[in-house]
Amino acid sequence: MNILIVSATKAEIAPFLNEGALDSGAFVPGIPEEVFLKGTAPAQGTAVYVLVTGVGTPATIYHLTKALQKYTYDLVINAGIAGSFDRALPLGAVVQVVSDSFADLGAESGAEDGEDFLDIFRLGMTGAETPPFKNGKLVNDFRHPGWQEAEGLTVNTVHGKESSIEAIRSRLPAITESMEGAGFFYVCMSEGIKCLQLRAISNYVEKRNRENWNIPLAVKELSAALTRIVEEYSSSPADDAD
Ligand SMILES: O=C(O)c1cccc(C(=O)CC[C@H]2O[C@@H](n3cnc4c(=O)[nH]cnc43)[C@H](O)[C@@H]2O)c1
Repeated sequence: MNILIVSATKAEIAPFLNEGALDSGAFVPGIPEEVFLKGTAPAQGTAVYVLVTGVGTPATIYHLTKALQKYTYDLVINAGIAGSFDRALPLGAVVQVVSDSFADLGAESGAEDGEDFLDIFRLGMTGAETPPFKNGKLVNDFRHPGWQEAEGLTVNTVHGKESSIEAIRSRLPAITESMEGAGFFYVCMSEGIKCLQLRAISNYVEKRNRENWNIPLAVKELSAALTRIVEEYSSSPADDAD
């Protein structure tokens, strides 16, 4: 089977990329160098490729769509670090995000009552049940057994102000915040491709203070999770991995 791992930055999955199992330097012609596609020697029929897209939904959607136009994958995994709204989730914890949304796609109504955000569904710009949306969310039907499940949300601007954090929390009940997840799901779900979004918690969503972040721990745990998943698929026959 072919697995594609999609990450915004190389740094987020550096330990995984540096593992001996990966065959470094396999750039695929036609893919710009900053979009790094790397293949393993197939282990018992499983080949792993990595696509580094750049941060944010536009870069993720553009480069993932291009890769899917050229190649076929059986499973696509979005691997990245994320913020958590839930302090019960320890830094370094790895979760599978099972639903996501474009949290800041919409309009302000000007109301001062906390209800001043109108999403694209309330604006009538698209339907809450228009595929790939379900009830206004991007819900992943595929779950990988053994990984804690969490709802996510995706932003263009990372929350760092108490008032905006309170507002988003009252509007959406998400646990994780990323800058790519919904874009990733939008592409995979539109194409009917089996996908997973794995996020390791690097920080809590709070008033911005980079000193409280633990990126090295999140990066280490994320890579360990990727290694485990790849090993699982490599050691089980393709039909059992579905
Ligand atoms: O500075 C570093 O060493 C470093 C190493 C790895 C990754 C980074 C990033 O800045 C990654 C950006 C990436 O992280 C996601 N992220 C992480 N926390 C949050 C958050 O609280 N809210 C939204 N996104 C978050 C995001 O998906 C970015 O693409 C730096």
